[in-house]
Amino acid sequence: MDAMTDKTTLAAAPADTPRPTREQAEEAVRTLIRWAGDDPRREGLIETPKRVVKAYEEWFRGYHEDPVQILGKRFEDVQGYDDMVMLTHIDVESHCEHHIAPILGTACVAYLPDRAVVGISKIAKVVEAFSKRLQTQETMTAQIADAINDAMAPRGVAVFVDAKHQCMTTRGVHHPHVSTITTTFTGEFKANAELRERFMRLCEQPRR
Ligand SMILES: Nc1nc2c(ncn2[C@@H]2O[C@H](COP(=O)(O)OP(=O)(O)OP(=O)(O)O)[C@@H](O)[C@H]2O)c(=O)[nH]1
Ligand SMILES: [Zn+2]
Repeated sequence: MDAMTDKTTLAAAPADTPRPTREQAEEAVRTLIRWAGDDPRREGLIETPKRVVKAYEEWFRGYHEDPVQILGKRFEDVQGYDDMVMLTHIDVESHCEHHIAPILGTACVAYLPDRAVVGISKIAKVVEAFSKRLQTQETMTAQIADAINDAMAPRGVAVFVDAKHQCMTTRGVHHPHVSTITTTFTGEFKANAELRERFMRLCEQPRR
């Protein structure tokens, strides 16, 4: 495994501890139900551990997705196109690593190609590969930029994430309207304020 793959695939589970079995994971859910004050044997909750484990497979599938592979296929036949390629309003559904509470929002991602481009869906898939993990918003934002930068060597990458953290809206400080905005800029986006401002203006475009 090379350094890039190691950094972005985040095979975070310790190699010396085997992955728990599905039955162990379901038992952990039964424990949490008991901790919450209910009876995991009652009819409505009997299948809940199975459902929760299945939901975890979906919410955390990013640990099994490799951004390097996602960005592996390039297209060079684009008439020398070298301006910004930007995707706005990419849905972000993640979970905070502190409370395992949902982080819901959107991302805008742009890059300045150096000859080659990638299929635009791959950018959305890279956002998913990192959002479907236990995250902080800052880490996720930086990882998306790093992956595109390292895999494609573009002239610059810009990532903007605007999200609500349910650990802040439904518990704790209970501020239901607070949004968190994070940005990462590399290359020409970092060096050129005008380019950054153009990116930020396009981020603010209303959703169609
Ligand atoms: N920087 C950052 N903090 C986050 C993110 N998601 C959640 N948090 C914060 O992580 C912090 C964890 O704080 P702790 O004091 O350890 O935990 P806590 O007692 O549950 O904190 P409260 O949420 O303030 O009740 C809280 O301030 C959360 O708001 C994130 O993506 N980035
Ligand atoms: Zn949290």
